[in-house]
This record gives sequence, C-alpha cells and structure tokens, in this order.
Amino acid sequence: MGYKEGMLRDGALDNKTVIVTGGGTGLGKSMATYFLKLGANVVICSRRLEVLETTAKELEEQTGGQILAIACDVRKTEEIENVITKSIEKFGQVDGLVNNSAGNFISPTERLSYKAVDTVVDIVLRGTYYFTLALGKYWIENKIKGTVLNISTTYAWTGSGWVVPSAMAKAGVLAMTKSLAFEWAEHGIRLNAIAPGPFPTKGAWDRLFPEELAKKFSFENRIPLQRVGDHQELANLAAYLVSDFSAYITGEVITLDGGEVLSAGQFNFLKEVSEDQWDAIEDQIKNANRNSKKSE
Ligand SMILES: CCCCC/C=C/C(=O)SCCNC(=O)CCNC(=O)[C@H](O)C(C)(C)COP(=O)(O)OP(=O)(O)OC[C@H]1O[C@@H](n2cnc3c(N)ncnc32)[C@H](O)[C@@H]1OP(=O)(O)O
Ligand SMILES: NC(=O)C1=CN([C@@H]2O[C@H](COP(=O)(O)OP(=O)(O)OC[C@H]3O[C@@H](n4cnc5c(N)ncnc54)[C@H](OP(=O)(O)O)[C@@H]3O)[C@@H](O)[C@H]2O)C=CC1
Repeated sequence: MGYKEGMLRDGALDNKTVIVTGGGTGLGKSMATYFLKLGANVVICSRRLEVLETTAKELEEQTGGQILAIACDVRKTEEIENVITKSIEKFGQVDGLVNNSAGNFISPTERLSYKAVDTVVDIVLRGTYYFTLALGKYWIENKIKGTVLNISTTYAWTGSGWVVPSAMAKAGVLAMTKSLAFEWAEHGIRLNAIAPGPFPTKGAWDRLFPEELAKKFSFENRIPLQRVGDHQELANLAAYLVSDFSAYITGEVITLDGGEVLSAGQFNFLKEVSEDQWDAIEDQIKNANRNSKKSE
C-alpha cells in the first residue's frame, strides 16, 4: 500500500453524481477517473468538447463508469445552467461539484493588459462562484445536501508575485468557501477546498515552468518532502471530501504540498548547516550561556 493507490473502499461514491469542471485534462481528469472507479456518475465540462469527448471515451473504457461530457465556458451562466440541466436529465440529480477549471500563466504584472488579468480572474473566481451559485440554488430548492470542492493553491494564503491574477482569484475562492460553508450549513451543503503544491500536468507546466525556467527550478530543493505530488494523492483527498465520509468537515482548506508552503519559516535556512558546524554553534551558544551567568 502506498500513496499511488486508491484510498477509499469500492462503492464509496455509489449513487452520487459529481460535476468536475476542467475534467478533460490534468488533475480534473485524475479526480474524474477515481470518482468513476468509486462508483460515481461523473460530468466533465470545459471549453474544448473534443478534448472532453476523448477523455470520456477513455475513462468509460478504463473504469466502466458513466460519464457525460458537455462543453461549457465557466464564465457563461447560460452554459453552466445547460450543464446542470443535462446532468439532471441523464442522472436524475447532481450531488457534488468540483470547481477545478483554471487559467494561469507567469508574467511580470506590469506587462499584463487589463484583458489578461480579467481572463484569469474570470475563469478562476467568476467561474467558481457562478457554478457554485447555480448549484446552490438548485440544492436548496430541492433539499439536496450537496457538496462543493474548490481546487485552490497554496499561494492563495501567502500571495505570490508573477501570478498575481491567479493569486487574487484563488484567495477570493477561499473566502467564498469559508463564507458559504457557514451560510449554507443549515441546508446541509458543505464546501471545502484543497490547496495543492506542484503536481505535474501539461496545462500547468507549459504556462508556469516553460523550458527556459524548468531547467533552473529544482523541486527537490524547494519541497521539504523532496518530490512533486502524485495525482492519486490529490484524487484520494478529493474523493474523501466529496464523499459522505467527510460529512462533519466544512469550510476547511487542506494543503497538499509536501511542506512547500512552510519554507517561509524564518530559520529554515539552517537546513544548510552541517553536523560539524552544529557542534561549533552549540559550543558558542553554551559559552554565551556560561558568560551571561558569570556577569549576573
Ligand atoms: C507548481 C505550482 C502551481 C501553482 C498553481 C497552479 C495554478 C494553475 O492554475 S495551473 C492551470 C494552468 N492551466 C491553464 O491555464 C489552462 C487554461 N489556460 C488558458 O487557456 C490560457 O492560458 C489563458 C488563461 C490565457 C486563457 O486563454 P484564452 O481564453 O485563449 O485567452 P487569450 O489567449 O485570448 O488571452 C487573453 C489575454 O491574456 C493575454 N495573455 C495570454 N498569455 C499571456 C502571457 N504569457 N503574458 C502576458 N499576457 C498574456 C493575451 O495577450 C490576452 O490579452 P490581450 O492581448 O490584451 O487581448
Ligand atoms: N498542477 C499543479 O501543480 C497545480 C494545479 N492547481 C489547480 O489545479 C486545477 C487543475 O489544474 P491542472 O490540471 O494543473 O491544469 P489544466 O490546464 O490541465 O486544467 C485546467 C482546466 O481548466 C479548463 N478551463 C480553462 N478555462 C476554462 C473556462 N473558461 N471554462 C471552463 N473550463 C476552463 C481547461 O479546459 P479547456 O481548455 O477545455 O477549457 C482545463 O481542463 C486548477 O484549478 C489549478 O489552478 C493548483 C495548484 C497546483
């Protein structure tokens, strides 16, 4: 047993229908795959229908599960409503939503046009609150205890230069997660989020670590646990959070990053100190302790 294996038992998502935005590629595809293996019906949606249909065919063959692919730009409310209507027509109801769609790229902020900032913020923040609002209204009206999982990032807490539109939007998503978790708890609706560290995907790597930079960037040195994330690790946590096993968790943001976000610790530079140096440092400190006692 290891972190590359599925964590939940067979049938853990039986009788649930979950919509995964951006489910045709990357982490969305990995989550959709695991949800199907656990018995869920899955709806994947994003802008490129051909990508979604190819993924749907592949996952249907791989898992034997039921999957529906629908084109949807999450910035357009009528397209979101169409996804919800078609999902209910096919599966009877919708129980879960994973807001996973995103747009992002690195750039000095002063180089960005207004439209460039709007593009990222609209996909990440507007897309997430549009979809959540549309499903929340449906759940409240139909007394369904739905659950929302938002895929955020660690820099939503810390901020980060060179990805400012994404940082602003992901921080807004976290504020929404916690605010609505309280407000909609009385309807039995839960909202949680995952803040992933680096998980290799083509979408993220092409836009955040283009070849020129990838050579200079060492994940092993940056991440305390010295590796990138495995997709199954994220899928395991996501499946748990959309399942009824997490029924008492709401408004929570779980960081899944091998400890990367902890590198802000003020004394973490001491990682570089050798054993011999520590011997010398310990002597110096103990000397200082003795001297301060003498002068008392
Ligand atoms: C390891 C740590 C991980 C950190 C966390 C990761 C977070 C992630 O979100 S990773 C997910 C990455 N995946 C994606 O971004 C997939 C979807 N992305 C896209 O489709 C594009 O990147 C998009 C966001 C730019 C949207 O594409 P599209 O709708 O086709 O928009 P346009 O190409 O028309 O561009 C709109 C606007 O943005 C300007 N622009 C685009 N790229 C850049 C750039 N590299 N630098 C500066 N400006 C850029 C573009 O020029 C347009 O503006 P105007 O020129 O004013 O029209
Ligand atoms: N990979 C990583 O290391 C990390 C990823 N994340 C987050 O994980 C999530 C998945 O990212 P990842 O798998 O890496 O990247 P991908 O690029 O593979 O996923 C992004 C998805 O969003 C979809 N999308 C983009 N714009 C829209 C839109 N306007 N409407 C609907 N869907 C849209 C894309 O599909 P299409 O083009 O067909 O619309 C694509 O499937 C994102 O929320 C990202 O911020 C967070 C931290 C780290």
